[in-house]
Amino acid sequence: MAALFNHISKPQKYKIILSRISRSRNTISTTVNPEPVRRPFQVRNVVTTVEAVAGFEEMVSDTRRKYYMLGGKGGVGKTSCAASLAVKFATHGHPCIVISTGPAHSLSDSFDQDLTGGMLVPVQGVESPLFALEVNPEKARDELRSSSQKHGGSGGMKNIMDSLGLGMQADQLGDLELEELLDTSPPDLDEAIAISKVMEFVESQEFNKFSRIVFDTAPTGHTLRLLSLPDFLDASIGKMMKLEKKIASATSAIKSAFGAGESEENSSNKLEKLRERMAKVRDLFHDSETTEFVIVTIPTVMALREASRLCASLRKENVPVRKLIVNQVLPESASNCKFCSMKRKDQMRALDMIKKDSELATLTEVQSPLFDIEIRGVPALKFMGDILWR
Ligand SMILES: Nc1ncnc2c1ncn2[C@@H]1O[C@H](COP(=O)(O)OP(=O)(O)OP(=O)(O)O)[C@@H](O)[C@H]1O
Repeated sequence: MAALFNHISKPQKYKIILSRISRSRNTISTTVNPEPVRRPFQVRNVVTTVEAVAGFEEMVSDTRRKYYMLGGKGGVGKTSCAASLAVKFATHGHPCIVISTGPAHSLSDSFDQDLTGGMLVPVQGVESPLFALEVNPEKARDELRSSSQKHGGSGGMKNIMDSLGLGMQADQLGDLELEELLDTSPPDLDEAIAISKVMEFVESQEFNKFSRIVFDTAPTGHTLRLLSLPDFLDASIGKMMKLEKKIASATSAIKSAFGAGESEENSSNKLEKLRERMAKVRDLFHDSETTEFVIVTIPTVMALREASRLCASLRKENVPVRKLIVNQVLPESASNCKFCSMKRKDQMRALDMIKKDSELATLTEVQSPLFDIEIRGVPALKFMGDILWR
């Protein structure tokens, strides 16, 4: 893309946005937590090009369902970018779900509404349906623990297996094997829960109407685990099928002695079905027709290096990645603020890295300015989205 600052000296290409978006026009009707009184959303001195760079028209044009995953280093603005994209999709007529899959969520803070609870919650202040979901691994973990204690160590694990569609195997396999299987990668439980949610969206009729699903993913490491999880689960299911076969033949021998029990074939079919579902999720993550991973970064050497590593890992995993958002870029300032000009020079040096980096240079670079106000609430997200997603 033609970088924002390549064009900064052409005044006719810019608009200086001195905008005041009044709350009366962009009402937020739900604020659950009491909070300090805020002045109306206001943005001053934001310089931006009018050129379309993110390819939003293409992103919005297809009526088939699309998945967008936004990820990168902690704190660079993933949630703000994901939330602003979801708002923009919704305002362009796409019923949309924005899902946070990280261990710590900031969707509620970003939308300035209570979206917690681990369920789909409607976002207020957007014309078309926009729902948010903060996948709640903490809660699931607590449920697992208390249920596990109640059931002498087995019930909670069964619940989790149920949520993954594996519950029917729990009785046959026994607790030990199930615990062992999931214990092979304990932190992946969070991602497993997120995956089970993806499966719900992929398969359920109920969610058919949602044509855009935006993931606000966890910082880099977690995200990569999420993407490789279908493979891990697929391998686990493979192990389970072997175990299941062994156990089923033993139990069916016992059960047939008593004249009861599910046939081995039927049970294996269920596992095979589950394996197919996992393959579906894996294919989805890798399908460039339906899914795109968007890397978010800021113009610092450290963040860009991490973005480059993330890009390399995604490519290695064959996950489609085409765009790089460089967030919080300082606009050229007309003032003689020394700090601002030094900081901007530093950012420009970091941005030079992109062209020289073999991974990042292949991506479409989209810049988002550093706003002089915190991006919080639907009006602010709409504003950011109109600048970023063009
Ligand atoms: N372009 C921007 N201009 C001004 N403030 C911004 C910009 N982008 C993000 N912010 C602010 O930076 C803070 C962090 O943003 P955000 O929560 O989106 O980051 P994140 O990468 O999702 O963080 P985490 O890794 O903790 O989830 C928020 O206060 C947000 O309002």
